[in-house]
Amino acid sequence: MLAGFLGSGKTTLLNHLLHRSGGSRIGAIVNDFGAIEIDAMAVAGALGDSTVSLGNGCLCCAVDASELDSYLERLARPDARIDVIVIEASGLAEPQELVRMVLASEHDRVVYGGLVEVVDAAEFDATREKHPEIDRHLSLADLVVVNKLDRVDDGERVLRLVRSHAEHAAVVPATYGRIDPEFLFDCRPGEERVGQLSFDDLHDHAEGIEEAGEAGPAHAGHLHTAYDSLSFVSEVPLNPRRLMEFLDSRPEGLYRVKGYVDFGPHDRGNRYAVHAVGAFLRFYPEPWDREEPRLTQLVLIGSGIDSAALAKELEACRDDAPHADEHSMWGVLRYVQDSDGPTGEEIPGA
Ligand SMILES: Nc1nc2c(ncn2[C@@H]2O[C@H](COP(=O)(O)OP(=O)(O)OP(=O)(O)O)[C@@H](O)[C@H]2O)c(=O)[nH]1
Repeated sequence: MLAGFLGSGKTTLLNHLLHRSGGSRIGAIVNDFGAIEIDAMAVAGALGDSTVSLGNGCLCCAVDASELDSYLERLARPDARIDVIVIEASGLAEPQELVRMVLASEHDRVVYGGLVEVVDAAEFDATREKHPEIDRHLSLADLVVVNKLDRVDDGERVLRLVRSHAEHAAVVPATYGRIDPEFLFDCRPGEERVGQLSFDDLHDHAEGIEEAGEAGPAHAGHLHTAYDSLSFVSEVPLNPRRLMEFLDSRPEGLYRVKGYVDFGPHDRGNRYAVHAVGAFLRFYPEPWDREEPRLTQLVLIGSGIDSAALAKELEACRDDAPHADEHSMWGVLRYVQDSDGPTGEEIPGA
């Protein structure tokens, strides 16, 4: 189980594992919070038919575990020749619920392999402040990957802090999720840990039901209940200047933006993957596939956001002018990173 807060680097790590898995065959189940399956799109290219996408909503609140179980069963069939299945949870999922679902699997070829939590070292303090329950997620983990160490000066402090909350786990430092895949295969939880987890899980679950009362679902205390997501799709290209104005002035609660942008005549050869995580913003130009429909597809996730107003602002970025104006891409290109590492900038004041 691969978990971690919004934008911490789960998909990046999964892609790294898929490319560096050596002789092991890895299957992936990707759970997106938003209605457009951006994460699955980012992974699917690498995997083909051993990727499964469970979109739109947190897997931890699936009414019954049978959908997950049927995918697990499919990927675990001997003819799929898969050794390890990685389930990438949405950035707002409750890991203990997911683990419970895997433990409940009725297929004897499915054995729970452990919980990997990815931490964004640059956002760690701010995320803990907003969501103290993150500490509990760390205490459940079998392996914690402290990612994005290139973005902090005090990596040692963050590592120490993580270690103090993740007493059962191996804690590994990383940039761009580049960990030795062997860690993944070595982080199996002991019997005792699994037992302990099941107990905690039942306890939490009971609490959730009480809080929600009869009318509500049993996930009242879950992280994702405080978040909204907005999906935006446009066949009309976006104007790069207007999009940059939108991103430069994005509200503080809008923590995560991800997806692909079509800038039309401003760059006909590439689509632009875009990622915002807190104040972090990057664009990644990728050549369009010839067959691919030219679409902009974005998912915005935040707490206390006015989705209707944001949708309107994005609508206003649409631009069907046939020609690009000079230097129109400059604002975007400031946030393009070179192939080896980050060169983009933080948005001042964001
Ligand atoms: N500087 C830096 N950026 C990173 C690192 N790892 C990932 N990123 C970037 O962080 C952004 C988010 O990474 P993802 O892998 O999509 O994060 P995620 O956890 O899958 O995101 P959600 O599924 O939305 O929760 C992307 O722009 C990544 O390129 C890192 O070590 N350093």
